[in-house]
Amino acid sequence: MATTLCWAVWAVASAMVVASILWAYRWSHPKVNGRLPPGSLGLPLLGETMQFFAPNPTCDVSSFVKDRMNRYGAIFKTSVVGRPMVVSADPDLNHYVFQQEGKLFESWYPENLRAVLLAETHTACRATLASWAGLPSVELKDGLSTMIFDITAKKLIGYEPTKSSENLRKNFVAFIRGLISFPVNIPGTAYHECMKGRREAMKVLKRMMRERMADPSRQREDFLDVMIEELRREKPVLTEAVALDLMFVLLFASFETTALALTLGIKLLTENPRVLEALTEEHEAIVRDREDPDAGLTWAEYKSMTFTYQVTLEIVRLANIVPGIFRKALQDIEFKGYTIPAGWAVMVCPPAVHLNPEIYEDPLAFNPWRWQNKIEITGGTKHFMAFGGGLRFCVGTDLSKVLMATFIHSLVTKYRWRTVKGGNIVRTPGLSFPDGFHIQLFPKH
Ligand code: HEM
Repeated sequence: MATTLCWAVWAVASAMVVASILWAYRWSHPKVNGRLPPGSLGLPLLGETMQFFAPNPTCDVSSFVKDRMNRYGAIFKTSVVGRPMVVSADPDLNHYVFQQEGKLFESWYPENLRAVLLAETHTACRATLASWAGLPSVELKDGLSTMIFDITAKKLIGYEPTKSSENLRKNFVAFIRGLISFPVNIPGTAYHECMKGRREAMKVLKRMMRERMADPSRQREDFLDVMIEELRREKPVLTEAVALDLMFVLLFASFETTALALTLGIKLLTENPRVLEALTEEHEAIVRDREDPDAGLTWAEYKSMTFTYQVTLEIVRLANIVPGIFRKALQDIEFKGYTIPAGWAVMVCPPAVHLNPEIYEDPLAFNPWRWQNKIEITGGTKHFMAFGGGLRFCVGTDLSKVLMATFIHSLVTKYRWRTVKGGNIVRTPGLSFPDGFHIQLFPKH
């Protein structure tokens, strides 16, 4: 009896070992109708996730991407958070990926941006800076994140800055932190917090939408009202669920991105006094030429900020706020002799483009003058994809440029500042400031 039991245990154990070996083999040698790009899929399931998230305390391309580019070239395979993936630092493949998709969103703000948003943004920046002046220290990243969330949440859903808007913002922050994580939904994991953040934020949005739907006398005041008008039509182009998703995407995509870029920008200005001097000169000239120095910014003034525009391009080039742009291959794709199998993820890798010394001389230098006399960028190009490219090009590009320019205008014309502490960056691979960036502001006059 004991011998039979031993045999049975041995047989089950052997079967499990064989199955595991087979599974591991299949993992590292997936079936494909063609030739996969070179690279390693790493350990079963875990893949190369640990290496992908390894912290990088610089603005440079992560060693995850750099090492593999050196070893395999600009197109390589890997596996991250349980998904096989092709990473592309190849301009042609990036371009191809961006061209191959359907349109999802349309720009929603242009007229508004000119007439109202510029003035509102300027007022918000001035008020925020005034509230910071006199404080011994302000943590810039969080301060900017709150300010920008309050501006965009007001435009989108009429949200007034209160304690509860802070909670809503935190739900979005939790959502963003868990965007690239193992889909393990147990308390404590980034994925769990991400899902919870989304659920809670959606609850608020849904409640607001229902309340407004039930009030036919409500006038159009913000973007949510525009959506509701559409939903009330006989044949609406979207459903309630799509409208809610769109509100959610717009809210989450708007504030952390710009806040992070601006924080890095102020740090770069602090470290590069020559740039700060040229920037200050541009903005002081604008104020000098005004009849009333305290008047609000005009659109003509904004459009005259040539050097500021170059500074913002240089900030977003170095910030690489979106370190990977993800897509899923819907069918087998042949490219440059490689096959990207259907169902695999493709990660377009903007830092590898923005920090390529063949495209940008001395790529880690903060040198806004490199953009002098270049034609205005209105979409992604093979060499500049901080805001993506193709049909899904960031709809918030202009808004984020307005936000950066108005904040910089209010900052450099009215204040000087000194670093109190922090300012170190870590990329995992998303940019973060682990100890914040604390500054103290001093009014200039
Ligand atoms: C420095 C600031 C910003 C950066 C670096 C940035 C970057 C990007 C990138 C790279 C994409 C393309 C993602 C993809 O192709 O998968 C994108 C898409 C998007 N961005 Fe931004 N963004 C910024 C600010 C904003 C702002 C202020 C808004 C708010 C209106 C916004 C809203 C969106 C939306 C809704 C999409 C999705 C577009 C689509 O899928 O069609 N972004 N952004």
